[in-house]
Amino acid sequence: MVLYQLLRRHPEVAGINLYDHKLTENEKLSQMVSAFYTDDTQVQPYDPKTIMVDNQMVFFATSAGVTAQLSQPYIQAGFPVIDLSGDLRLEDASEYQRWYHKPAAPQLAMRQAHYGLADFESAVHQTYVANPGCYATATLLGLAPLVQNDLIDPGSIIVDAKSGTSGAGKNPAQATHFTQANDNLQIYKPNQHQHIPEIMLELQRWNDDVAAIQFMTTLLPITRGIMSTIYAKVKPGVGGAQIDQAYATTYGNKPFVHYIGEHLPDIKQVVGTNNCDIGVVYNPVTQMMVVDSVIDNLLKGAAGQAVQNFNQMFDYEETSGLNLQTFLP
Ligand SMILES: NC(=O)C1=CN([C@@H]2O[C@H](COP(=O)(O)OP(=O)(O)OC[C@H]3O[C@@H](n4cnc5c(N)ncnc54)[C@H](OP(=O)(O)O)[C@@H]3O)[C@@H](O)[C@H]2O)C=CC1
Ligand SMILES: CC(=O)N[C@@H](CCC(=O)OP(=O)(O)O)C(=O)O
Repeated sequence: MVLYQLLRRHPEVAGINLYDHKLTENEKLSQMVSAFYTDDTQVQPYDPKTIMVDNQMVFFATSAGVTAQLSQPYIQAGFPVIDLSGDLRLEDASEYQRWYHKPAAPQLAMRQAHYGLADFESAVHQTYVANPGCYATATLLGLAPLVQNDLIDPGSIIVDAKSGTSGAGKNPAQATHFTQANDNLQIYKPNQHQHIPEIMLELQRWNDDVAAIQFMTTLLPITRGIMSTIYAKVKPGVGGAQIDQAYATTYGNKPFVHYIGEHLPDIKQVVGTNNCDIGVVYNPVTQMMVVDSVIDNLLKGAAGQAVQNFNQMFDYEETSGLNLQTFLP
């Protein structure tokens, strides 16, 4: 829904076709999703041949395990795909099975896909883009200047990441039931979160001294937003000014990542936007860094970053269709 809303207003998008795997014949979007009650678009049954004839590219916003099964015809035909799921973010089929507990895509498909962390890995000239996970996006953007510039002890990274309930998707579950989620905080998937391996792959592309991270996830009683709070020990001789300089230089020219120094951002300031706001505090007593990285999980963490990748893929202005405003108050 969020991706469709963005694409409807995208200046370069002339038309959008919607497909649903459960349909056997066309159905009006207005009858399927009440929020689109004035939208006469016909949702069509899923069919890869029709999709490749009627469109110039396809986005998949499907549950884990789906594109692992459905990706082949597109890859074989060289037809452009942006996949919002985790199915092609990893390089190794056995790693996927270990973390997602589902059958993996063919190994070749996993190797061919481009990991689309859009602010660092441009999707220009790519045909199959694996859009990063929401926690992975907030965490990697928070860590990039430290890891790329070798400023921290690579064995000391601790990530305490928190998400609103929309991250859990549309199907109700016990943890996201109102009476359980409201007025509550719930740690989940300790040391088992499926975003750990994609974070590790990217960190090691930047700096192969990073062997592991401590990563925890907590469900917040809010609808949208992620805060990734990151702790790490700085290397001997590295001070606050050097850290500040690394963030300012890395993000100075990136339209969606805002480094705001010691002013630690809150979640609400990015909800509704494709921004990642990052604040950093250094404690000279403990030589520990605290990084606070916030995103809207449905935008920068999913649909917004997918549109950013789409813009790179087709050589459109990077910010096209993404001039969004924070939801206030
Ligand atoms: N929510 C978030 O914060 C984030 C989401 N993502 C990714 O974004 C995408 C959308 O997320 P979200 O809306 O939360 O996910 P949901 O779980 O709410 O929706 C998943 C969709 O996949 C469809 N689907 C399930 N099985 C199949 C199948 N076999 N063939 C085709 N379609 C299928 C479902 O349709 P039906 O219900 O009719 O079966 C449903 O519409 C996913 O790829 C997710 O991994 C990424 C980062 C963050
Ligand atoms: C709150 C919540 O449950 N968040 C989800 C976010 C992951 C997601 O959306 O899916 P991908 O793995 O495709 O990125 C989770 O922690 O599993």
